[in-house]
Amino acid sequence: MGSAILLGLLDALDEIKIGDKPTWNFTACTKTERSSVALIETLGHHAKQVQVLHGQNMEALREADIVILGVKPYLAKGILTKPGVGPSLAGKLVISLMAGVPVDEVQGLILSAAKESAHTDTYVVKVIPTIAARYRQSMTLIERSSPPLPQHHEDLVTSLFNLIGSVKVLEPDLMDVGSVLVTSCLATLTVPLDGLLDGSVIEGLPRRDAMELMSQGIAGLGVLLKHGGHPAMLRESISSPRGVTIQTLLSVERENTRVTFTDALLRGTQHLQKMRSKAEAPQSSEKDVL
Ligand SMILES: NC(=O)C1=CN([C@@H]2O[C@H](COP(=O)(O)OP(=O)(O)OC[C@H]3O[C@@H](n4cnc5c(N)ncnc54)[C@H](OP(=O)(O)O)[C@@H]3O)[C@@H](O)[C@H]2O)C=CC1
Repeated sequence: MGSAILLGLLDALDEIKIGDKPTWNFTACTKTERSSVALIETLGHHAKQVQVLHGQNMEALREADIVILGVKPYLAKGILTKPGVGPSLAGKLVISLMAGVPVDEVQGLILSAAKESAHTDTYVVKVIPTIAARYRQSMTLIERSSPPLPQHHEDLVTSLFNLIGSVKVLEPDLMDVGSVLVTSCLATLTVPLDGLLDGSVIEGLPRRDAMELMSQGIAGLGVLLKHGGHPAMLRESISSPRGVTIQTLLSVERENTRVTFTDALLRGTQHLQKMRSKAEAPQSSEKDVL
C-alpha cells in the first residue's frame, strides 16, 4: 500500500508546475533490505526522489513532519513502543493506514512509549486508501477525527489523498463497512470478472483482447455510476425487450448472486469488527485484517 501511495504521489507531483509544486521530501522505510531493494526497483525513474531506508525507523521518524504508517496492524505495537518513538512524533501528524485499528489505540501506543519525557500530543488520523492509488484512482476513506485535527493537518491529509484519487470523510463507526466496500470493489468483484473472461475465451475472444474490452467496460461503469446512475436503473436502461442483456441478467439472478455479494460484504465487515475486539483484548495474537 505504501509504495502505491508513494508512486501515485510522485506521478502527481510530476504534473504540477515547478512554482506550484509542494516542496515535499520523501523517505520510505522497510524492515528488510530485500524490500528496500525491491522498492527502489519499483520506483524506477522516481528512485532519486526518495530516500529508501531499511531498519532505520528512528532516523526517519525524527526527521519527518508527517508519518504514513503502512504496516500490518499486528506490527504496530512493536514499532510504536520502541524507546524514542513517542518524543520523535511529538506534535507531528501520523496517518495510519491500518484497517480495523482505532485511532486512540495508535495514539495510546505512541503515548505509552513517551512516558519518560515531556511530550506533546501526536495527531493521528485513520485513512484507508486502495491500491489504485498507484494510478491515482484510489477511493480513499478518511475517518472524521474527534476532536478535529488542526486545520492545517486536515487540509494536508485531504490534498495529499486528492492527488491520488478521490477522498470521502466517514464517521468512525462507518469506517469498517466503508473499508470492506472499497476493498471489495477491487478484490471481490474480480471473481465475476474472471467468469466473464472465461466465457469470452470459450466463445473465441483471445484473453488479452477480452481483458482490454473488460477493463474499459468497467471504467465506463464507474463513470456512469459516478454521474448519478443507480445500478438497477442502469441494468434496466440497457435491457431491450427480447434482447441479450436481459438473458445474461436472468442467468446471474438465478444463482442468487446479489445476496452472495451482500453476504460477502457483511462477512468482511463482521470479520473486521471481530478482529478489532480481539485485538483490544490483552494477549491478542491476531495477524491481519485486510
Ligand atoms: N493492501 C491493501 O489493499 C490495503 C492495506 N491497508 C493497510 O495497509 C497496511 C499495510 O498493508 P500492506 O501494504 O498490504 O502490507 P505489506 O506487508 O505489503 O507492506 C508492509 C510494509 O511495511 C514494512 N514493515 C514491516 N515491519 C516494519 C518495521 N518494523 N519497520 C519498518 N517497516 C516495516 C514492510 O517491510 P518488509 O517487507 O521489509 O517487512 C513492508 O514494506 C495494513 O495495515 C493494511 O491494513 C489499507 C488499505 C488497503
